[in-house]
Order: sequence, then C-alpha cells, then structure tokens
Amino acid sequence: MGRVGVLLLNLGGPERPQDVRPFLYNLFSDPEILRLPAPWLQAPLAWLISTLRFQKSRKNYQKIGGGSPLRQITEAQALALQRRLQTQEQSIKVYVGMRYWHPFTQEAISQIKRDNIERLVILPLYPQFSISTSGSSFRELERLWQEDPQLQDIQYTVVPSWYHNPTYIRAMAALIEKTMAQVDDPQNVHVFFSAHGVPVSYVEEAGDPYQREIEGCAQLIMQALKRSNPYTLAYQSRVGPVEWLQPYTNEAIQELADQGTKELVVVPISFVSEHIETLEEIDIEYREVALEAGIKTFARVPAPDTDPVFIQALEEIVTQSLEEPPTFFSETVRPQKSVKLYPQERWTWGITTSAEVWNGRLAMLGLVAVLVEVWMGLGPFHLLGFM
Ligand SMILES: C=CC1=C(C)c2cc3[nH]c(cc4nc(cc5[nH]c(cc1n2)c(C)c5CCC(=O)O)C(CCC(=O)O)=C4C)c(C)c3C=C
Ligand SMILES: [Fe+2]
Ligand SMILES: [Fe+2]
Repeated sequence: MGRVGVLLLNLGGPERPQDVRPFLYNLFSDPEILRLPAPWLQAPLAWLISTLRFQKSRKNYQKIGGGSPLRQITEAQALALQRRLQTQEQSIKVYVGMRYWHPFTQEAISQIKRDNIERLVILPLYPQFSISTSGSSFRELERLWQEDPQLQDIQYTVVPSWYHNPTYIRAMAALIEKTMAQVDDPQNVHVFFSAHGVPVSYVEEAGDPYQREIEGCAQLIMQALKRSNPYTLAYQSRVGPVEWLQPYTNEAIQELADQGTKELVVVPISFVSEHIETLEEIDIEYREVALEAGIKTFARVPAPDTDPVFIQALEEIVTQSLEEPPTFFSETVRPQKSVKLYPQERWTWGITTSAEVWNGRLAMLGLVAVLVEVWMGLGPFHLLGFM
C-alpha cells in the first residue's frame, strides 16, 4: 500500500470574536447552506445575513469564551485517530479540513499533495449525512479534484455516513449511561435527543436523507442502551424564516414539562465535538427553557470528543473503507432540485411571516439596486443626486 492519508471534514468555527463575521459570510456563501434560485444573489445575501447576524452570534460565542473550540477538539481527534492507525508497517497521516474556517479544506489538500499521499480516506465528522454538511464538503472537494490534475492521481474513497457503526453506537450508549447514573431516577429519566435541524425542504424536495439517518441513529442508540426509558427526538438551531424539521427542541422541552416530566438527559446526537451548539445553545439556552418550564434535572451528555471508544469507531470506519471498493464523490447524494427558501403560504395582512418574507425580498431588491449603483455609477440615487 502506498502512502495513506485520512482527511477528517468538519464545519469549522470562529476562533476569535473578530472571526465571527467572516466565518458567517463563508457559511452563508455556500449554496448548500443557503439555497437560492439565482447564483448571483448568493454573495450579496451572504453579506447581508452575516452583517445582520454577527453581533448576536458574537455574543453567543462570548458566552463560551469568545470563540469555538471546534478546531482544537477536531485536531485532538485527528491526533488520537492517527495514533491508533499507526502500525509498525504502516504510517497513516490524519488531516483536518474545515468547510468555513481554518484550517480550510483547501489547506488540508495542499498538505496532502506535499506529503505525496497516494490513498486517501475522506471521513466527515458528521455521523449522519446532510447535503448541508458532508454533502457540501464533498461538492467542494469534487470541485478541487476537477480543477487539479495532480489530485486525480490520488485513489480516494469517501465515507458518506457512519451513524450505524456499532462501536460509535456503543460509545454513545456508554456516554448516556454514565450521565443517567447521575440523575435522581435513572429508571424513568426522559432521554432527549437534540439534533441540529435543516429546513424541511431539504428533506422533502432536495432528497436529503438526514432526517431518516438521525431517526435511525436515535433508535440504534436506544436499542444499545437496553433500557425502557421514554425518549424524544427534536431539532435545534433553526435559522431564518422557513420551516425546519420539527419538533423544535425548545417546544419539545416545554411540552414534556407540561406533561409532568421532571428529569431530562439531553443527548447532542448530530455532533461529535463540543462547540457553540452544545455549550451555548443546549447548556445555556435550552437549560433555561427547561428550568423555567419546571424541569428539575437537565443533565447533558458530553459530545464524544476524544473518548477512546469513539476514536476506536473512527479507526474501524477507516480500516473498513480501505478494504472495500472505493466510493466516489459522484455516488454521494446531491440535491435533487432547487428548494424553496420561503414559506409558501398566501399573503396575509399584519406582522405575518409572509409580510416578513416580502419585506426581505424588497430589502434585497433595494440592496442589489444600491450595489449595482455603487458598482456601475448608474441608478436612481445618482439620478436624484444622492450619490
Ligand atoms: C449536523 C450538523 C449540522 C447541520 C445539519 C447544519 C446545518 C445548518 N447550519 C446552519 C447555520 C449555522 N450553523 C452554525 C454553526 C454550526 N453548525 C454546525 C453543524 C451543523 N449545521 C456546527 C457544528 C456549528 C458550530 C460551529 C462552531 O462555531 O463551533 C451557525 C453559526 C452559529 C450561529 O450563528 O448560530 C449558523 C448560522 C444552516 C442554515 C444549516 C442548514 C441549512
Ligand atoms: Fe449549523
Ligand atoms: Fe445555534
């Protein structure tokens, strides 16, 4: 076997407060995150959303120390995996490629080229596939492969998703079990899975298998737990005006509290590392929702990070994919058609969602007009003498 590498893919996160805005710009510039009918709208809309959102987002990052720990944890996972994969005959190097912040996927690929890697396993650190996460990184890599003939000499294989790996399921069950042992009534505590959401249109129109895989994953973990505790699956981190997968985490917590649930063990199911969505959104925002609603215990299961059983699962996935026939980018799920970004309900008067959408559309038109005017020096503001 020639020189072997593993490329771990992840989202990336701002490391300092001043990174938040450019990070959000990169995120919303991605057509797999913000799917638009016209590609020329992508950059101005990404600029607009990142400008409108960054202060709120930066405040949330301040609550967890000013930046995301994602890079540090992902690099620790890479090192732990590399140690497990090293044998006397074979030295395997593990790289990290982030989609929206350093170290960018492109930086990892440049290093892979410099190291003359001949076989490469491309492993997203998302157990379940979504066109907005693993799919987006695969599209980026596919583009790099098409542009660079040197990359075409690398025999690569991708792992589209691995939520069903029995060792990963075992690692999750053990982490849950440990947290359950700390609550007052482990026999009856409610197991609450919280997954990052996606817009419903991704699943229903674009063919994203994400919801199916998340549901399958929660079932496998519950089977591995071998307990009859009640459980719920809900979706967090909704962004923008469209409908996302339901139930929403905050509403589901409220509903359980209304039904008399007193103890929750909260499992972040779509993340394998701690970051803003676990440390801020779950630990601060949802905890507050729960306690205010009357829940007495809100015990959060830690993300696997560098848990040895979890790293063993990653090792197994890499070893298996080196033994199996390769999977190419072209075989992974890609969006079936452009999905609707806006709610489809009819116009109604008042402060309604459709009014917000039309405000947004008009603001967008205005913004584009200003950009065109600034760029070309022609338009209503020049005619009126404002510019
Ligand atoms: C399975 C994981 C994830 C899915 C699916 C996903 C979809 C998705 N995300 C956004 C918008 C944002 N995500 C943000 C942060 C963020 N998202 C994920 C994972 C998934 N996203 C992670 C791991 C992180 C944290 C990165 C870090 O800082 O450590 C953010 C930024 C934070 C904020 O401002 O709230 C946004 C925005 C969309 C629109 C989307 C699907 C279309
Ligand atoms: Fe996200
Ligand atoms: Fe969030």
